[in-house]
Amino acid sequence: MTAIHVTSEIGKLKKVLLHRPGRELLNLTPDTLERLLFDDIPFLKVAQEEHDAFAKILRDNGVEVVYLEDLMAETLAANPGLREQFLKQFIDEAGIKTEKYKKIVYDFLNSYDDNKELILKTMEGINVNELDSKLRNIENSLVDLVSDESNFIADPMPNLYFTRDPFGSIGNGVSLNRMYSVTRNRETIYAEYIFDHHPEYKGQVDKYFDRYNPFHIEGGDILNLNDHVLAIGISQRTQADAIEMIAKNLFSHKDAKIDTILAFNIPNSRAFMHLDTVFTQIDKDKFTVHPGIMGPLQVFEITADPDNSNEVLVKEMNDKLENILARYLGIPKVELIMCAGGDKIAAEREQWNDGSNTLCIAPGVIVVYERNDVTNALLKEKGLTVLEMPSAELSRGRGGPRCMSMPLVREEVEW
Ligand SMILES: NC(=O)NCCC[C@H](N)C(=O)O
Repeated sequence: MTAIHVTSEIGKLKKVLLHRPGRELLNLTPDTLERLLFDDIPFLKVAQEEHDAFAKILRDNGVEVVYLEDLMAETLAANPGLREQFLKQFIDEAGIKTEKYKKIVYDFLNSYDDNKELILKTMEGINVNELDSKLRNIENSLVDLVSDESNFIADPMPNLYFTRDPFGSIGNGVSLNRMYSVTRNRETIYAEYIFDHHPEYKGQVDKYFDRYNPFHIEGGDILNLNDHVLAIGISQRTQADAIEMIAKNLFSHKDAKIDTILAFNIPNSRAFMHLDTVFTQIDKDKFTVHPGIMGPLQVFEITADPDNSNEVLVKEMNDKLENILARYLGIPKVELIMCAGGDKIAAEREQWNDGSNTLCIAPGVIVVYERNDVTNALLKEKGLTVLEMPSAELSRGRGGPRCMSMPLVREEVEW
């Protein structure tokens, strides 16, 4: 079996990457919410219970669940020399500038013997008070003290439980993303180390995009329609330039099968931050859609330029969304199911709480937030198997079941 294998949004899910929300959520404060991309402070205990219920639904349905923190701890355990390199990179990317503070933080982190505890600490963030005893003997550094907006010498990474975004599985490879925001860009360091050094992934995973590229792209915008067509959102989080760049990389890669990208230009807003907040596939011929994107949506086809491998051909599709999808999926007809049936207020409310953000674990079988009862009732009426998970606290981070999961292996779909 290949380490990564994802050629659709709906093939039976065999293996998925999650992150159980941890103490990083305790380090959210009203003043940091906006910068750290949260709308409220979740109650950690309940968020963890909800997340465990999500993992249980997946396991009960035959999915192997692996956790980011475990893969990263295994990566360090398998490569004893890597701890130093990782810690130095983590410290640099946390924005710690002076040699003096770098050394203090390095020693503080390196004092964790247990690799998993160390990784969880890097995720949680480091408050300057935790270093107090070590700081007592040195002068404070003006540079680090004035450049810090909070008491954190390393900010927490509260968005880590949205494992969908730092990288995206595509066929047997990944897009290792450069993220839109400073706070989320730090998250991709874990995927970088896992793909480069974890015994199961090292040398097994092609990279079609790299976190050091100049343009930003996030996994919530990347949808595998089939083994040769991707849909990618042009959104608040993903730039058109990044899509052209990944298109050229995919089209010229000897092992990648992708020959067409459909770029979906969606409105740039907080509510619609990624394509998967407004549009997910739930069966071979069915998608959930937020009605709010239907008017402004533009779809572009991107293919290789046969005359120039440094360029791509871009064509706007002037057709109804359902016709475009049916054509590229090679099926007679596609049904779009509107969030909350299209009722304006209910659709806006439920989309805000990720009513369109479903995780499909087999054709016609989806995991959803139970709070979106109008949309869920409609999906059941349409014949879908709807597996509901609790969501009072997790939803405060503005992401749903698709955002909280990164498929590593799916079975092929018989079209
Ligand atoms: N794919 C997704 O839509 N992920 C949700 C990300 C939510 C997170 N608070 C963010 O703003 O990035």
